[in-house]
Amino acid sequence: MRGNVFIAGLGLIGGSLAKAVKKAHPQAHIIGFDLRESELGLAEALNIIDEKAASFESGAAGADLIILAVPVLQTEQMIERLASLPLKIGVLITDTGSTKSRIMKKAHILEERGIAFIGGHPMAGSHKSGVAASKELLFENAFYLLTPGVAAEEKHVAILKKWLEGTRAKILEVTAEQHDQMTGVISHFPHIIAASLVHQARKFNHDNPLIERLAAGGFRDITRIASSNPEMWKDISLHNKDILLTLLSDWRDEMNEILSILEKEDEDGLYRYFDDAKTFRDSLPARSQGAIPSFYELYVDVPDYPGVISELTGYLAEERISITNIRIMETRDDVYGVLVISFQNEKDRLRAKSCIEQKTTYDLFLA
Ligand SMILES: NC(=O)c1ccc[n+]([C@@H]2O[C@H](COP(=O)([O-])OP(=O)(O)OC[C@H]3O[C@@H](n4cnc5c(N)ncnc54)[C@H](O)[C@@H]3O)[C@@H](O)[C@H]2O)c1
Ligand SMILES: O=C(O)C(=O)C[C@]1(C(=O)O)C=C[C@@H](O)C=C1
Repeated sequence: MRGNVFIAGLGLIGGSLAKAVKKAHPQAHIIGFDLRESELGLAEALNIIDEKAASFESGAAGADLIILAVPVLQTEQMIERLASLPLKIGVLITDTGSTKSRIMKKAHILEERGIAFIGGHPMAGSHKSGVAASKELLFENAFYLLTPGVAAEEKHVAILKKWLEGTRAKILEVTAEQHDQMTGVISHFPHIIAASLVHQARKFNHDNPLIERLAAGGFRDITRIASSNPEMWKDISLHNKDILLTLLSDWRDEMNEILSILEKEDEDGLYRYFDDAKTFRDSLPARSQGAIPSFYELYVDVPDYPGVISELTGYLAEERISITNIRIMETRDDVYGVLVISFQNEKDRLRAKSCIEQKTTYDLFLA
């Protein structure tokens, strides 16, 4: 496809979309805009965009496709600004916000002018923000939810899907209400719980600083998302307030239920509580991106001696296997350390496993 694609907000999501759009449509001209000059400059220096817009207005003026990739309260304001601007005839506008009901309501002001707005939400991401963390394949195999507005016809949805082909995401259409209900449960509410677990540990840490060192393994896994951008989560929580309030109240009931089972030392009840959760969790599709992010991780039980990491990465480099991340799990301070190496895809992970198996006697686990 050819045309001007204007991306407002060049962070993790805007940057990743810019890369995906360019990959599938090299003829497209990508114009970027961000409040932060640092992000804009970096996006230009890394060739993620073809041109910096001097202002939001000038970037929007000649665009065939406008992608709003800013926190959701800012998205509402941008929609208002767009509604008062002279835009190109036939322009298509979409967003990437994690909530949809309020954004779709706000988009009525565009629809009154006959402008097609299609809400969008790529259901993959990270706790990292900023254009430096953006990735062309961030959305590969993830669900990408669309909520077409009343002025968006089938042909508009088809055009947007074509523009988004490079994301390699699975695109689905839902209503804004369905969207907010589902993402409330599987994305927004878990972020509140993750933050609350961190607050709880922080309070205990005050009296018992050893907590900080012991908070590894499971605690780190379940609280990873508490490291996400607070500005973004403030906005999401406000936008999805009603659904989150209901979920919080349900959660209180859930906690009271487990409290009573534990008080009674009800062994069967406790077993069932964990087993039912495990059964449902285990039945969720594995290795697809989305609400539960998949990391192609390999766990290597390495002895603690100097140079062990460079030894392993050296073997992988010889086989030209790229790694995306490497970390040491700090659960066991003494005898062994478990090294966690992440890969871009399953193929690389399996190649790495067989490479390390051939060259060492270390125990390996696929998570
Ligand atoms: N991070 C995720 O995991 C994720 C996943 C899917 C969707 N989203 C949604 O995508 C949107 C962007 O999130 P992100 O993770 O890329 O955030 P980010 O913080 O990485 O990037 C947002 C960018 O928007 C810019 N910005 C903010 N207000 C602006 C304004 N008024 N004008 C111009 N630029 C402005 C910021 O400077 C920043 O560079 C949010 O609505 C978020 O809810 C996030
Ligand atoms: O993987 C993460 O860090 C995320 O929080 C990604 C996540 C999610 O909750 O699944 C966060 C918000 C987005 O709207 C979509 C994806």
